[in-house]
Amino acid sequence: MDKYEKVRCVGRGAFGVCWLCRDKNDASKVIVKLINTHEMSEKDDKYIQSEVNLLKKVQHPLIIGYIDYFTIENQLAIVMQYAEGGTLERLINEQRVIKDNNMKEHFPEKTVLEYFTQILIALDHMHSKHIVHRDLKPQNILMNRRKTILKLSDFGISKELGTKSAASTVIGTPNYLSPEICESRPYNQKCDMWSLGCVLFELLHLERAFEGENLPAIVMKITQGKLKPMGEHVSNEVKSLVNTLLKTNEKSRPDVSDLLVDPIVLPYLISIHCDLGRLEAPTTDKRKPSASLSSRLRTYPTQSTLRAHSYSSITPSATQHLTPTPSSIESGFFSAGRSTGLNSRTQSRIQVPQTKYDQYH
Ligand SMILES: Nc1ncnc2c1ncn2[C@@H]1O[C@H](COP(=O)(O)OP(=O)(O)OP(=O)(O)O)[C@@H](O)[C@H]1O
Repeated sequence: MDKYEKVRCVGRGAFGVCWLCRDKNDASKVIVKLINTHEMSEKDDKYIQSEVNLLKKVQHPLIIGYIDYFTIENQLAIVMQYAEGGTLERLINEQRVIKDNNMKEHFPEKTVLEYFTQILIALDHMHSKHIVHRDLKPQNILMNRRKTILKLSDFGISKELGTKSAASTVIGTPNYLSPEICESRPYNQKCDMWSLGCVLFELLHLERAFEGENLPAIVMKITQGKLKPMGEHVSNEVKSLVNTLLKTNEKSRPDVSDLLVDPIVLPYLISIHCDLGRLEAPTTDKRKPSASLSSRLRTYPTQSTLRAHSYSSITPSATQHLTPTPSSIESGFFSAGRSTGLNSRTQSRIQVPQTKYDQYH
């Protein structure tokens, strides 16, 4: 811990305490998650080790980066990127308060779709590495200070699928669990698509898709696919996106590659891609955005600037110019969409949101 100076405790989870720390070398802020290993079983120990190994492999601008880990006085310290904006759960709660006071309504659909697309891109990266998150929920989605960039976090219960297409351990937080996990059936990446559907529903409605008095009641609703009715403010296209993600039969659910070329998602994807250029995964020890990346990591309206965007159409030829390139595929940005390509119907419908972009922090 010599390298880091504790600033304040930012939260506690099932396994440990998260401290905001300052790196004594360069004064950069990091999160140090301290996990007590004193009474930890061998099984738990292995579990944490696998978490660390997973984090090592995941390097992406939309995923909380792992920096270092070490042990200190019966504690395992995991050093990771700091997300100043807190969790998506907090943002939703704040918006809900605003709504309840009748001061402001739901997030604009465009904002929701922009957030949704960022999560999709991060999942694409994970799924392309055969990693399933399994615990995707607003508490595990962190944000930059301006609430413009989302970063998936907490791979604590994620598991690398390796060559197997499904795993069979039942874990996760009930409200976002997929039916196959609830029913202890084998599952694969499609369980993240279900959770993504739950997150999308919650962003649209500021309430959870599946709720109940107790665990069995929640599980019953999930396995029966008893989704709350969607609001009038949600467009039919987005309603059908939610419905397709929340198909109880996982085989009927789309995977990331299907959605990355969906006409609803594509404009946002292109907008992100245009702005970022080629995504760069951090390659140095310091898992914070590089100067060039941070100057380019700009995106989306924030909660405080929620407003309608103006849209401009771009021509199919311009779109062709923006289709995934080998370099963008390599970067993981379009990896799931590589085999699908764009069709003329999709191209003719593409519109790119014109947004004011902010810097990363
Ligand atoms: N990288 C981070 N940047 C900023 N805040 C963080 C970061 N990681 C965690 N936090 C904060 O610390 C809290 C605890 O995080 P932690 O990952 O330990 O547990 P959790 O995800 O809330 O729960 P569980 O351990 O059950 O999965 C989070 O809710 C979040 O507010």
